[in-house]
Amino acid sequence: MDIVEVKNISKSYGSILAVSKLSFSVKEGEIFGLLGPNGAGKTTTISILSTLIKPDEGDAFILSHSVVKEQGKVKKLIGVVPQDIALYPTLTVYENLSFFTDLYGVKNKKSAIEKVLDIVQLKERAKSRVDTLSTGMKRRLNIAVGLLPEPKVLILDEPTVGVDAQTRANILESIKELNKDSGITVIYTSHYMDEVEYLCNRIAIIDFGKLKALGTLQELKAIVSEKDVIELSLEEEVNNSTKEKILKIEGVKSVEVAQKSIKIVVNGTNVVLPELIKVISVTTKIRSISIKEPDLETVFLALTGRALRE
Ligand SMILES: Nc1ncnc2c1ncn2[C@@H]1O[C@H](COP(=O)(O)OP(=O)(O)OP(=O)(O)O)[C@@H](O)[C@H]1O
Repeated sequence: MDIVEVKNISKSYGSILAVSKLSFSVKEGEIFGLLGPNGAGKTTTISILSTLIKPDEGDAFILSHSVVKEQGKVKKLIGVVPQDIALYPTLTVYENLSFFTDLYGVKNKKSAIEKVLDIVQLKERAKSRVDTLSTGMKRRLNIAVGLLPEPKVLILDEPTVGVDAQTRANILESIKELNKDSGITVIYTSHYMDEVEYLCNRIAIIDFGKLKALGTLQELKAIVSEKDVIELSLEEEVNNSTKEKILKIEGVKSVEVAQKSIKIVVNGTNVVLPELIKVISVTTKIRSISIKEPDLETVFLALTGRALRE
C-alpha cells in the first residue's frame, strides 16, 4: 500500500524553482531515500510533506490525507527530524523530551519518553544537559523527538550531516533497527550515496527540483549497466575547452571535472580510452587511470552530468 503519495508538486521561492512537478509514492514499511545534491529540493519537498510550507501546485497525501487541506490529520501521522538540531541546550535530555511530549499532546508521557530513549539508546544520559552531549547523541535525541508522537511515517532530513564516521554508522543502524522492529515507514533524505545504498529499499534521485530516476538500487544501477566510469588523476586541471572536446568523443556520456581529476561516464571503455588519452595529453600529463563498475554515483553522473557531492 502507498502510505505517501506526492502528486505533481511545485514550489518556487521568488525566481528559484525549488521543486518542479515532482511525483512519487512511498510504500508502507519501506525506507525511501530522497537523494540529491545540496539545493536539489529535498528539504522543500519534506517541508511540504510535513505541512510546514504549501506547494504552489499539486498536493501530497499521507494515508490519503491531503497535506494542503488536512494539515491537522497529517501532522498526527508524521514525525519530522529536521536537519538542524532543534533542542534546548540548557535542559536535560529528559526535560527536552518532556517539553515535546506536552507540545505534541502525547499521552502516557513517561512510558513514551522511556520508549524513545530506549530506541535511540540514550537512557543513561536522560539526566544530562543537552549541551554536554556529543553531536551524535544530539542527533539521536533529535530522532527521539520525532518518534515521540508514534508517527506512521518518520521523515529524516540529512540526519548525519556534520557527524563523524562512527556516529554516522550508529545513526544509520538505529534507523534500520527501528524500521525492522516497528515497521515504521521512513523517508530519508541525503546527499550521501552510500547511506541511501545501505538503508533504502527504493530511492528517488532528484536534481534541480526534478525527479531524475526512481527505483530499487538494482533498478537504478540497471540504467547504467552498459556503462563504466573512467577516473583520471591529472597533473593539472583541464579547462572548459578540453572538457568540451572530451564530451564530443563517441561513447562519452558525461564528464565531471573536479580540480585535478576527471570522472567520465562512457559506453565502451575500450573504444573511448585511446581517444580520451589523446585529447587530455595535449593539455596535461595523466597520473593515473581507473575504471570503475557503475554504482549510484554513476547513475547520478549519467543522469545529471554532475557528481553527487557537497
Ligand atoms: N526560504 C527560501 N528562500 C529562498 N530560496 C530558498 C529557500 N529555501 C530553499 N531555497 C532554495 O530552493 C532550492 C532548494 O532548496 P532545498 O533546501 O529544498 O534543497 P536541499 O536539496 O534540501 O538542499 P540541502 O541539501 O542543501 O538542504 C535551493 O536553490 C535553495 O537555495
